[in-house]
Amino acid sequence: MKRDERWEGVYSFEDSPFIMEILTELRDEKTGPIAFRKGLVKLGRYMAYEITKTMDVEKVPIKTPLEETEGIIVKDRRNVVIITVLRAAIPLMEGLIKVLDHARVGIVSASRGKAPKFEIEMKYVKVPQIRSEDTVIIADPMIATGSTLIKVLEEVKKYGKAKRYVIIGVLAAPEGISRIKEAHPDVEMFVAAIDRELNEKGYILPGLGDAGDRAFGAPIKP
Ligand SMILES: O=P(O)(O)OC[C@H]1O[C@H](OP(=O)(O)OP(=O)(O)O)[C@H](O)[C@@H]1O
Ligand SMILES: O=c1cc[nH]c(=O)[nH]1
Ligand SMILES: [Mg+2]
Repeated sequence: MKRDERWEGVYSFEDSPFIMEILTELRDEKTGPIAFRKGLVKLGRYMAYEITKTMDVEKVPIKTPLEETEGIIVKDRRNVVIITVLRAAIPLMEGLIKVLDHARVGIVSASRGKAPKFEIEMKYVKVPQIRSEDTVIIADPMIATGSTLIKVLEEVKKYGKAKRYVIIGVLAAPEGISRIKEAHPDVEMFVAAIDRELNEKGYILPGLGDAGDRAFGAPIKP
């Protein structure tokens, strides 16, 4: 995990060869939906494992079959709310929850309109009560203009004040990170990699394309 010096509280995993190998498969246009979804699940699992290193732990007394000793529990792992941003975060969340298995889960739908407005439509919001000891983890693989996550954070903050707000993503564009940090300076961000820029349609370059479409197929209007 590597802190990016351009922002406070923004980390990438560009120093992790294994995470970079999974990302390489996701970026490859030849990777089909089955492998794409599996890759997102794997990234969710490994990134969640890395993030437990930033969590508070507590010493606990235990008894082995032979004697008394001391162990630890990752206290914060017991107080997690994962917010899944439909659609593309579904496989990422599946991986996250393997490590963060005590998590309560909120689901929000967010659909980004076309350039240049990129209006966000949020139709479905089901979020549990957020408590002061909670780490809220917002899962969304792609952070492009940042508009989706700015809106999701605004919404989620209505459900109570958390100990930490953490975004977990696969790719982010510098523009999106700057906009999110400006609107929500209290948020921490962990992404596999920070890419170069956005194109005129708001896609991340070099990117991996449309994450929702690659995982689930392109939707049509009937
Ligand atoms: O940072 P932004 O510019 O707001 O863009 C990022 C959003 O775009 C994608 O969702 P999309 O609207 O394509 O929905 P989908 O997951 O259903 O494909 C992606 O999953 C993010 O939620
Ligand atoms: O590159 C991008 C930008 C937004 N959403 C995606 O799925 N991909
Ligand atoms: Mg999409």
